[in-house]
Amino acid sequence: MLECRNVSYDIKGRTIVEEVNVALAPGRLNVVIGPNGAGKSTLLKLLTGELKPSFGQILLDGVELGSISAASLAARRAVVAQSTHLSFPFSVIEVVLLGATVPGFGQPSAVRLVAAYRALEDVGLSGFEDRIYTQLSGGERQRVHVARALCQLSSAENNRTEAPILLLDEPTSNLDLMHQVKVLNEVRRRVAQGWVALAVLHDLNLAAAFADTMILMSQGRITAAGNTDEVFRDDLLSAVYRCPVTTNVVGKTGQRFVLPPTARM
Ligand SMILES: Nc1ncnc2c1ncn2[C@@H]1O[C@H](COP(=O)(O)OP(=O)(O)OP(=O)(O)O)[C@@H](O)[C@H]1O
Repeated sequence: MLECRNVSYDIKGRTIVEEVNVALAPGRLNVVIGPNGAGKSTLLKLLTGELKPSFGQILLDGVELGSISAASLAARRAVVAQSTHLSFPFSVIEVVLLGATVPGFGQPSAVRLVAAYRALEDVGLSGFEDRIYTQLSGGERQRVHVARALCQLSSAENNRTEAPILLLDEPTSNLDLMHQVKVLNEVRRRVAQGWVALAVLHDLNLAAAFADTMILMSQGRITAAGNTDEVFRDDLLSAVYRCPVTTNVVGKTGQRFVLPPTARM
C-alpha cells in the first residue's frame, strides 16, 4: 500500500498540492485526471519520492518513503516521467535495460535481457532493439520508457514478496489509439496480477475506459475520487475544467464518456 496522508507541497510560497489523502492498494488502476496546473505531476513526484512533502507523510507499507533506500525503492517501484530526455545515441535495448541495472538487483544478465525483450514486445516494439533511441518517433520513445519501467519491475520479480508499484505520468500522450489501448491493457494486466498502479491521464475517455479509481484534481486538491460514475458528473467536470461538459453512456456497455463541447454544437 502506497499512501499519502494529509500531504501538502509548497514551492516559492505557493501551495501546489494541498491536504491530499490517497491510498493506493494493489490490484486497482488509479487514474489521476484534472486540468493543466492542477498538481497531478507534483502529486506523482511526491509518490515517487522525487519531492518531499512540506506537510504530511508518504508511506509505503507504513514506512516513510524518505527512509527507504534508493536501491530498495528501485527494486519495488518504477516511474515513467512526463518527459525524459536522453541525448546519447543509446540503442533501444540499452535504454530498456537501464531500468534493470540498479545496484543490488543481483540478477544474471540473461534474466534482465529476457525481461527487456518481453517488455518491448508488450509495448509493440519487438524488432526495435538495435534501433537508436534518439532516431525514434515521439510515440516510439514513449513506449520505450514504458518498456523500461516494466522491465525494471519484472527483472526484480524473483526476489519479491511485496506488490510492485508502477507510477506513470501521461504515458499515452504521444500514442495513437491502438498503442494507447495496448499500453494501458499491459498496465491493467499487471494490476490484475496485484501490482499497485497510478497513471496521470489527460484523455478523460481513456481514463474512464481503464480506471478502477478516478482521482480528480483541481487547484492542488482532490476534488473527487471514486469510480467513473462518481467522478464523471456534468456539473463537477464543467466546474473543474471551466468548460461545459456533458457526459453520456454507451448503450451497450454502460461506459461513460465525454464529448468536447464543440462536437455537439
Ligand atoms: N518547480 C516549480 N516551481 C514553481 N512552480 C511550480 C513548480 N513545479 C510546478 N509548479 C506549479 O505547480 C502547479 C502544478 O504543477 P503540476 O506540474 O503538478 O501540474 P499538472 O496538473 O501536472 O499540470 P499539466 O496537466 O499541465 O501537466 C502549476 O501551476 C505549476 O506551474
